[in-house]
Amino acid sequence: MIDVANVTRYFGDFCAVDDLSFSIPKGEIVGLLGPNGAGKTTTMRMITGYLEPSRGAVRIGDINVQTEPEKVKNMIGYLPEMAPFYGDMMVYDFLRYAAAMHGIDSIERIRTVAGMCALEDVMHKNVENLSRGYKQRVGLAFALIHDPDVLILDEPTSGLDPNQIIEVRRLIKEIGRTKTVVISTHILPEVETLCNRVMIVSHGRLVADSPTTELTARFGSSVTIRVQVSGCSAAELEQSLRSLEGVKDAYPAGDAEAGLSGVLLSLEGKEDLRPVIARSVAERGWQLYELSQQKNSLEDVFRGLTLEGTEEGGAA
Ligand SMILES: Nc1ncnc2c1ncn2[C@@H]1O[C@H](COP(=O)(O)OP(=O)(O)OP(=O)(O)O)[C@@H](O)[C@H]1O
Repeated sequence: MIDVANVTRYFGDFCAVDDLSFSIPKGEIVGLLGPNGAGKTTTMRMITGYLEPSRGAVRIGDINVQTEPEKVKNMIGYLPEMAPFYGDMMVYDFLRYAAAMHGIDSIERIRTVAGMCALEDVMHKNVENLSRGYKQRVGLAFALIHDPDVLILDEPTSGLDPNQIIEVRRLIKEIGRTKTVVISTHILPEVETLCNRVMIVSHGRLVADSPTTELTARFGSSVTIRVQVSGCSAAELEQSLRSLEGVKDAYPAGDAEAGLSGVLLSLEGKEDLRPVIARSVAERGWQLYELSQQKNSLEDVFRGLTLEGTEEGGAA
């Protein structure tokens, strides 16, 4: 349904989106994740035809977004991060105007969309007087009014209170049953609850693209154990623990300042290996300073994949 092929976008000399390629079939809800400035909004604007790629092409179905933008506008509903509102219009008038923009002259359609977005109680209020949550629902109604096949939602729950977030997520999930939806967000639990698939962008590049369940199964629920000892080198420690049954991989994690050798072990299963590790260390006559177990969250995966090259990641 959405086909992004080798799309690159420069602003002056700065490359905001760098050779991005992906396809999204009909009926998927995809979470586009990434830190501030990763290129999510730029990507979404190119998908919707509001911004031209410097290179590459975007297709929605059979339509090339760049060469036939008018056709595409009827197929896409777009909720921008900062939705522009005609503040002194009543919600009802605003939706009528939105419908007219797509050549729709049906009160019934306005009623249906108002019902979907739970706007019935505010139809005669001015948009500018609405709460942020209601404004967001008006934005969604605007995006949905022409019953598009594809919905592009840029941070749809940002700035909402917890109750409003639950409501808007419920609505998106409902919509996602029949449409292709791309959501950009910083909120990882949102992706876990809403999306079938996660794409992570960092510095304009795609660094992960996988079904949400796979990503959480592969990383989200994985267990790591951190071990710090004295009395041996980091290499000796790594070698001895790597060979234990149930250990998948080992990474150096010493504390040079404290004079300790350390490793971070990822495990194959969920069996708690701490007693085995403690025995192994003691048998060799090393002194154990730390033996701690932690579950990785999707948040850790996200940080690991996106911090590289930033100040916080220390690799700049
Ligand atoms: N019109 C523009 N002119 C110059 N630079 C731009 C323009 N639009 C975006 N950028 C730059 O491109 C990069 C990507 O911006 P973009 O808004 O796509 O990021 P984002 O992932 O959506 O970030 P956020 O999560 O903060 O919304 C940023 O460094 C931004 O400053």
